Amino acid sequence: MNRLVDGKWRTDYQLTDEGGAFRRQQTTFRDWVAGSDVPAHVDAEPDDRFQPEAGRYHLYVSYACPWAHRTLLARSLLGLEDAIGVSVVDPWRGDDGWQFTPEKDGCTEDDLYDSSFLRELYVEADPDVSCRVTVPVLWDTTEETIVNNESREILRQFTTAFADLGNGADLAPTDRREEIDRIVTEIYEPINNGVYRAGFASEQEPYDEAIDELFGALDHWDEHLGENRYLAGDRLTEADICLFTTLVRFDQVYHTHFMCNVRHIHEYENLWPYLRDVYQTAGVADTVRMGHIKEHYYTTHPDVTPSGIVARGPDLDFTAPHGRDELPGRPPEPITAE
Ligand SMILES: N[C@@H](CCC(=O)N[C@@H](CS)C(=O)NCC(=O)O)C(=O)O
Repeated sequence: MNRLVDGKWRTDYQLTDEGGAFRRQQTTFRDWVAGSDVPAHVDAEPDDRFQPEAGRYHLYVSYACPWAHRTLLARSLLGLEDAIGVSVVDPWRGDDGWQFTPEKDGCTEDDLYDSSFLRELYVEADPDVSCRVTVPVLWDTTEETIVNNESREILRQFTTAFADLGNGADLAPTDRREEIDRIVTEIYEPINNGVYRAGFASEQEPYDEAIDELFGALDHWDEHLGENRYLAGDRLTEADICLFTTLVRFDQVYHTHFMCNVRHIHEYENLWPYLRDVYQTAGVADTVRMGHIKEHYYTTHPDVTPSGIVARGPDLDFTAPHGRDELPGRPPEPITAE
């Protein structure tokens, strides 16, 4: 695998540890925009250098990536499209890491620097940086640096520091923040990261462990969603965003490519209608590019799918009626007021 070491590109990094378990790297840029509500588990303070101003920040994403998808969803649900620009990388990631290929459908150039590879921005931000080059990236055009490249933290900055620049939707109500933080943490290891732990395991044992935890957690939340329209309280929140981006990729990618094949999401009594419910929330569907998602996973991990063949199915209708309006809860307000 590849990464930057002291600002230089290297391609010999080991993805799993000696026991065959996938190890995810800590992200490197962890600043917080002024006015952000930093969650209790994060050791950081909002930084006055970074003021929340419309037109100042830029988001680098891949439509394929579930972590980047969190930030795209928040930007869309909060109506921040005019305030925060977006550049989209090629869904295929080769030896040079994420690249810009604007000629490809749904991709853009690097709107700020016209670079060829995302890693150029990392080196621009810190010429000696040692880290993986990941999406999402929140870039500040004033300081010309990366503010943060950890999706959960960018998400919270959007829902708190940037909330006034958008449509006023509240995706992290103050009285629910503790619960939201607890749920986001709770679903991370077994579900969001769990599919990767299953897919990238190179030994049977860590794979089995990941699968047990993953389907145990899915069963648990399926039950919860039988009584509740959303994960935390009666509103769609950050917690739903974090679950949604894994669920929407599950049947078409994780089930086959990552061998998460105990059940499909569309076989679950509540997770499947819930997935359709969130998908049908105004502002969500446009952020889901299944073509990019499938191309990325099946063609980018030769250790997992060596042929690079993109599996065809299953054919799912995310727009079919979900019947969840009866449950306590409402979609975010200003957006659905049309
Ligand atoms: N903890 C990070 C993870 C981001 C991440 O791993 N993104 C993947 C794409 S799904 C990536 O860019 N991988 C490139 C690499 O690791 O070299 C976050 O949540 O933002």
